[in-house]
Amino acid sequence: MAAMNVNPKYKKQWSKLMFSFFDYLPMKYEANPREWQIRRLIWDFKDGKRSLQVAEIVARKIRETFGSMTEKIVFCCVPASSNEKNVKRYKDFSDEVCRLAGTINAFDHISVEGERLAVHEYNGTKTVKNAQVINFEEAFFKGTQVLIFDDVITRGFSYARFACALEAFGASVLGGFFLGRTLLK
Ligand SMILES: O=P(O)(O)OC[C@H]1O[C@@H](O)[C@H](O)[C@@H]1O
Repeated sequence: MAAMNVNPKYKKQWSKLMFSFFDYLPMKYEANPREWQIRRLIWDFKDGKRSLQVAEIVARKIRETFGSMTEKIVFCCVPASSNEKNVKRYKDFSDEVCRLAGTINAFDHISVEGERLAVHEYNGTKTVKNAQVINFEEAFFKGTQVLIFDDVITRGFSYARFACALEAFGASVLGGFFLGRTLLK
């Protein structure tokens, strides 16, 4: 998916199942009415709206893909950038996907700590940026089979980083579902 010189562990994640429901056209491109509908769906979803509508299509696809194995799968969303956004975007959504599909809900086993300040150094220059801290309940994930969900995938790094973090706790990542895949023309 992304450039050549990357962590082989990330490449391993990208070689697994990755499914996106819609193509997302960034704002720098002119969109037709259908592409606008998809943009609005993704923006609404990010704002915590239309989560039940999206949960239906995601749950259906999970059952189609995994069949009788579905009930052993832990469904886990890549957290949004702050706890507030994460709850708004994913709490009801995860509940509904798991209620409809029968997957195990990881939502309450991950927490996001407020956007902390972190110092980054590059070429001798220091910059201060917001960094997200994700806390995993390690014992919950050990030995599980996880399906990851994220609202958008662009270059795939957020997904791969998150998948590797879960596997470091003894989970096995089956793959990822994404509401939108950014089209890079
Ligand atoms: O890491 P890549 O795939 O480039 O970007 C995807 C991230 O960018 C955000 O919009 C999404 O919520 C996702 O977490």
